[in-house]
Amino acid sequence: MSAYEALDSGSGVAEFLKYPKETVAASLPLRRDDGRITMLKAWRCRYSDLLGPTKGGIRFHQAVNADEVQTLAFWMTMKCALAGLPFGGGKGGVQVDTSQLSRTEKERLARLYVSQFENVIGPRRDIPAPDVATGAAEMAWMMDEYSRLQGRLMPATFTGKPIALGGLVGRTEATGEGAFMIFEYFARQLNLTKDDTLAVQGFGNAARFFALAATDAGYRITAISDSSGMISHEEGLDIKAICNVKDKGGSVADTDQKNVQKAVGQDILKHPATVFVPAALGGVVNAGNAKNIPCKVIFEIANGPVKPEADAILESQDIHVIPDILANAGGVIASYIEWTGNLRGEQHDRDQVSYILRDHLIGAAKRTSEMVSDAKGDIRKAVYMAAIKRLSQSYSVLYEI
Ligand SMILES: NC(=O)C1=CN([C@@H]2O[C@H](COP(=O)(O)OP(=O)(O)OC[C@H]3O[C@@H](n4cnc5c(N)ncnc54)[C@H](O)[C@@H]3O)[C@@H](O)[C@H]2O)C=CC1
Ligand SMILES: O=C(O)CCC(=O)C(=O)O
Repeated sequence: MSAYEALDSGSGVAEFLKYPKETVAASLPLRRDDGRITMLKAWRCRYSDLLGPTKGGIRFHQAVNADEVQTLAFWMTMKCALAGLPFGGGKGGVQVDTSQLSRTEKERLARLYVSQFENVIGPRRDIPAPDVATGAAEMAWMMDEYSRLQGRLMPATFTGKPIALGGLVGRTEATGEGAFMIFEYFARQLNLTKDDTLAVQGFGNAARFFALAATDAGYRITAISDSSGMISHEEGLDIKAICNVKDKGGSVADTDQKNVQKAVGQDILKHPATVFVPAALGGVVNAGNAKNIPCKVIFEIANGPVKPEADAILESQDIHVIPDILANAGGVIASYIEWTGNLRGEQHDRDQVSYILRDHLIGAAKRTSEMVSDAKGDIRKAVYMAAIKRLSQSYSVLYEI
């Protein structure tokens, strides 16, 4: 079921959400450390502000393009609606391979992005956050640049900032830890037990905190991959040791755990685990490989890891898919807490953050469960139906006469 088919609920909101509200493209002249200029393509899309200011991360990746940014912004629209947040959906991107940039070049790029898109973003208009290859440092530089351009401190314009600059305790962990809250909710319904194993693709911000939460709760992660390769161990990988390796700039394959098997990254799709957790990039499960994935559940932490044409193949094999806009909503929920705190000049402690995070996530999961029978058991369709229900309410007040 495509998102648009799910959208076609008979309400005018389907037509309204057919195209993004605005997508701004720019070319950024990045000055390199040796004085040369490299031109980089960049975008910011505000897909819909029906429910509030647009919200969504900024991705730095060599393959990002306008279509991908718009699709990601559409998913943010659905995610914020599903999570019950007063936000619309947006997303940004720069086509760049950050492994080729120094720290000072990354800082110049972050500031350049803000100077280019100054009129698009703003605390009541469009509020960016981290995504692939951006994190607290990029948000700090961006917030500082925006504040400089506006002539006053503007912390509520970006979320995912360092705590010392108005960031939220627990935002860094929120996507992964929130994902585990959703995982536990569905584990009960799908009869998963601690004997079931997990394979995690990617070991960045989102994957790391999911893996730590899952292993703390007693699950075994038997395979992990990153952009350099895959490791596996049938008794379970030592996640804390892998975190230490990554913190020193290594890749998962550099772990020194004994009897670990190494393979190329793509092999994670063939690893025999009960649950496959894509937590890196989109489109990794496609019509070509969907029938060979040896799992019972796909738990989508990445945005869009399963291509639409693969959904039907997975369904025909009784593989359950827990969809991205629910599984990874913890990040934007924490961003909402950070944003409200910045607007009001208030701080939240870790317990308050966990409480609000769980409350919104479980609320979204329950709204999904309420739709599952109308969606004939299709959880992806159910999350879209729950999101569209909320969008339709605002749409009908504003536009239906
Ligand atoms: N950071 C956040 O708050 C949120 C992130 N997400 C999504 O989660 C996914 C991961 O995001 P982050 O963890 O923030 O990014 P990140 O940049 O921290 O980590 C990305 C990870 O993916 C790995 N990777 C890249 N190419 C790979 C490949 N071909 N095979 C295996 N691993 C590969 C990298 O080595 C790295 O470990 C993305 O799809 C993002 O949109 C979704 C919601 C919120
Ligand atoms: O925290 C945010 O505002 C958005 C995070 C994000 O980009 C996502 O959920 O995909």
